[in-house]
Amino acid sequence: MSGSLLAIFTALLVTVITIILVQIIQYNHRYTGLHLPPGPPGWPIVGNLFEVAFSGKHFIHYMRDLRKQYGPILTLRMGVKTIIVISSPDLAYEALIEKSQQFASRPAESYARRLFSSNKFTVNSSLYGPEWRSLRRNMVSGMLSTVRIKELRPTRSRAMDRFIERIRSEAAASPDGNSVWVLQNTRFAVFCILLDMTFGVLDITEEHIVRIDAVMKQVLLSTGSRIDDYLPFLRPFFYRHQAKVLAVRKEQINTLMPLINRRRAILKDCSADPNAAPFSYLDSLLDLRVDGRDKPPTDDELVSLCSEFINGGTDTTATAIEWAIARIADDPSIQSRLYKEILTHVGQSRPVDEKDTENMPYLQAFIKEVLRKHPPTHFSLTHAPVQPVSKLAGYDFPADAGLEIFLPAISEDPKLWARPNEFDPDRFLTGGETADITGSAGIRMIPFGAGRRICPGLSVGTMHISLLVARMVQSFVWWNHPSQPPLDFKDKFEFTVVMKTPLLAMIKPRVCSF
Ligand code: HEM
Repeated sequence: MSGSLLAIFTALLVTVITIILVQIIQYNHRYTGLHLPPGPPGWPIVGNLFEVAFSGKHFIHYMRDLRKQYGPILTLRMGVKTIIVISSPDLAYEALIEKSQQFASRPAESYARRLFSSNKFTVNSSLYGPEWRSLRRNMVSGMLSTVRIKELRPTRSRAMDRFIERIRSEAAASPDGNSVWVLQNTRFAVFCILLDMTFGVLDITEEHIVRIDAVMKQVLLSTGSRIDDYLPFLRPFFYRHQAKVLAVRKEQINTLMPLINRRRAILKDCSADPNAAPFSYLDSLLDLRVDGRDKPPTDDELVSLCSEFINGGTDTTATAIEWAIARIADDPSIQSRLYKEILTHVGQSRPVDEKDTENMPYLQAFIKEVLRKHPPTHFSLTHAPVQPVSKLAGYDFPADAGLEIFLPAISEDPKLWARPNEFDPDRFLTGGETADITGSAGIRMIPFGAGRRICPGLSVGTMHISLLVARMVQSFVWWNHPSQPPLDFKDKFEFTVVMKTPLLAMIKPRVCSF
């Protein structure tokens, strides 16, 4: 009996190993020369899943090496997925601006991403078409327009005051009386602002916010790529993960639905006086009529759309601020120029306001240089062709391939930038270098992507970075923590591209009379 069980087990093992080997050989053709399903003629296929997995390198360094060897356009065969990576300003301009409409769709999604996007019913995941247009138009005009952003000034101002106070008390409670973890505090501040923008001001306790934040982080982690997204035959081995993904989705719904219902109740109470409750993103969604549908979003879809708004802007913005503070703590001359500019325009009798930051050229140049040198994401979201036949760089683009734009290669291109590896805000002032970050007038740096799918949060994101940084410099002197000198500017991928060693900085409150 036990002998026959062993035979069955061995047969199963041999079958699984054979399947894996066949897959490896099939996708490792560059070395074996085996026949592959035909690709577009002349298309350079240079890497594959196994090289990526076993190169032992950070994916970014792997990409940089491939670029050096093969140039600015290359194909990675990642199991069943084909990914085309471009990394030159000219090709990014061709794909995102000249052929913006042709490459404006999104690829097929994994099970987890479909689940968390309510089957692609969010702005970032929806296919190019009327549904995407309605959702995006609503997000931009409903919440991210200049008028709406202005309306939320008091909300932001309150969040800033709470944030400065939080930093002050964390430093006071630290063992040396002066140190703070930068990313987790800025992340929390941005999260609070986006939570208020999404649901209106609900007076949620700090403890409750921390719980919501933890759930949203779980959501992000659950949507990361896994090996079975590329090799679907391995899916049965990941059944536990699928169960976990379902549990996270359930928790996300259980966490956000009470907030959605509280907002519904507030709106009902205030129906006689609409000004009693400042507008929120959720308000714009409740009765939204998306082109091609005859009913408003369901509760599940509301959860996905609200989560997208919060998650899209939290880590990206907070990451940029961590890099900014690292540069400030590391270089006293940058800090003193920023502070002088704040004193000249505002002084110390009132807090810096978002309007002030628009008139501070050094601050604006500094933030631009942070986004050039440290784009919070190294790839834009994956694009996909809208029609089955499209051309890029003269090649036929495979209908089922995804298009990735490798952003640091553009903003560090020595043909475009003088001393690209140096951090130098003056390049945008006295250095005569310019950059339109929307990319429409030519691509030099596109931390928010470009073209039809450009990040709709560009204005609000840069405003949050400028305001937080200005308030942080106005309120405190920053310097390196003795445990971290000299600062290590190496990065690591963690949904966004954060500092490899999280920044622990020293602060001393400045004298303010507000
Ligand atoms: C520093 C802050 C931010 C950075 C660096 C950033 C970066 C990006 C990038 C690179 C993309 C991909 C563009 C493409 O596919 O070509 C994107 C898309 C998107 N971002 Fe942001 N983002 C930031 C802030 C925000 C904020 C504050 C929000 C919303 C409140 C937001 C919402 C979105 C959405 C909805 C999309 C998908 C757009 C579409 O597919 O049409 N982002 N962002």
